[in-house]
Amino acid sequence: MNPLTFDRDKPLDFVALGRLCIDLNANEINRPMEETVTFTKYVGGSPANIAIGMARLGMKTGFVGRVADDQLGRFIVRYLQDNQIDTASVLTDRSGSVTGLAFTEIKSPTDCSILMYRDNAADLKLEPQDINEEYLKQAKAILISGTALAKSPSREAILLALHYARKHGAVVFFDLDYRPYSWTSPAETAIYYNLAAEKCDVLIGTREEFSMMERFERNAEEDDETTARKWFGYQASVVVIKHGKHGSIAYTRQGERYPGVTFPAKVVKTFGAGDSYAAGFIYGLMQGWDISRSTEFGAAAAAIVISSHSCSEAMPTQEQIEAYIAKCRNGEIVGS
Ligand SMILES: Nc1ncnc2c1ncn2[C@@H]1O[C@H](COP(=O)(O)OP(=O)(O)OP(=O)(O)O)[C@@H](O)[C@H]1O
Ligand SMILES: O=C(O)C[C@@H](O)[C@H](O)C(=O)CO
Repeated sequence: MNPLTFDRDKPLDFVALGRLCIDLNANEINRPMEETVTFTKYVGGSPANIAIGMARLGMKTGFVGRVADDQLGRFIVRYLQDNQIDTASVLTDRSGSVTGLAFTEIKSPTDCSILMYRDNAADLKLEPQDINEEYLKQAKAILISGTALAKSPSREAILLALHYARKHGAVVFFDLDYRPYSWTSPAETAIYYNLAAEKCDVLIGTREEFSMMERFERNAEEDDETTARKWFGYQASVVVIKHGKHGSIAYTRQGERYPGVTFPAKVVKTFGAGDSYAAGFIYGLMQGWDISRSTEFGAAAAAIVISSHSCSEAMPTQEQIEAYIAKCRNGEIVGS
C-alpha cells in the first residue's frame, strides 16, 4: 500500500531545499587522499543530489537555496538548469560566503571519508525572506534535509518552509542527512531535528540518525519499530530506517512493515547511496506505487550510484533503473 496522496493540480512535482555544494571525488582511488593528485568536480550535497535524481526520473523539480557569488556557485546553478531543475528560487548570496567543498577519499569500496571545507558556506545563508510562499504552494511535495537546520538563518528559513508546505498541503519528506561536522552540540542537533521531524510526513534516515534524535528519550531502545511508532504520534505516515548493505525497513502509520531488498553492486564508493535511494523511493511513491515497489526502485538506484564515481552525475533514469533490476534478476550483475 501507499498512504500518501499528492495534489495532481499542482504544477511542480518536487521542490528540494538547502545544501548546494561541490564534491571533489578522488580520481586515483583505493588509496588514502595523501596519495591522490586529481579530483573530479561534481555538484553535491544531499538535497541537490536528490533533486537531480528526481529530475532525471522526469519529475518537474525545483530548488530553494543560496549559492556563493563565485565561479562554483555559477557552476552549480548551470548544472541544475542543464538537468531541467527550476532555479527561480536559487539565490546568489552576496555576503562574501563561499561554496562548500567536500573532498572525498575513496580508500576502498567500504572505507570512504569526506574532508569538508564549509566555513562560511553559502547554503547556510538561506534566509526566511528567501522562502517564497507562492512558490512552495505550487509543489506537490517538498524535501528538507537536516544540514540546513544546523545554523541560523537557514534553520529559520527551513522551519518557515515547513509551515508553508503544511499550510498548502504539500507532502513533506525529511531526509535526515546528519553530518556531524555542521553542528556545534549533540543536544542542539537533536532538538532541531525533532522540531522539524514533528512536522513531516515521511522520515528517511539511518538507524544511527534516528538514534541521534532519541537522545532525550528515556529507555531509548534503538529498536526500529519503537522509533517508527514514536513518529506516528506526530505527522508522519511513513518512516524508513536504512541499514546500508542490509537494506531498509519502511513502516506505515497503519502498522505495516516493509523490509526492503538490496541489489548487487560493484561498489566504487558508498556515499551517495542514501540520496539515490531517496530519489528512487520518493519517485515511486509519487507514481502511486506501493511501498515495496518504491523501496525496491530506490535500492536499485542506490546500487547504480555506488557502482559509479559520482553521486549527482550518476543519478539514473527510470529506464536505467529498470534495466539494472532486470539484469540483476537474470544474474548478469553480481556484487563485488
Ligand atoms: N553495499 C551496498 N550494496 C548494495 N546496496 C547498498 C549498499 N549500501 C547501501 N545500499 C543501498 O542504499 C540504501 C541506503 O544506504 P545507506 O543505509 O548506506 O544510506 P546512507 O547512510 O544515507 O547513505 P550515504 O552513505 O549516502 O550517506 C540501502 O538501503 C541499500 O538499498
Ligand atoms: O556534504 C556532504 O557530506 C557530502 C556531499 O557533498 C555529498 O554529495 C553527499 O551528500 C553524498 O550523500
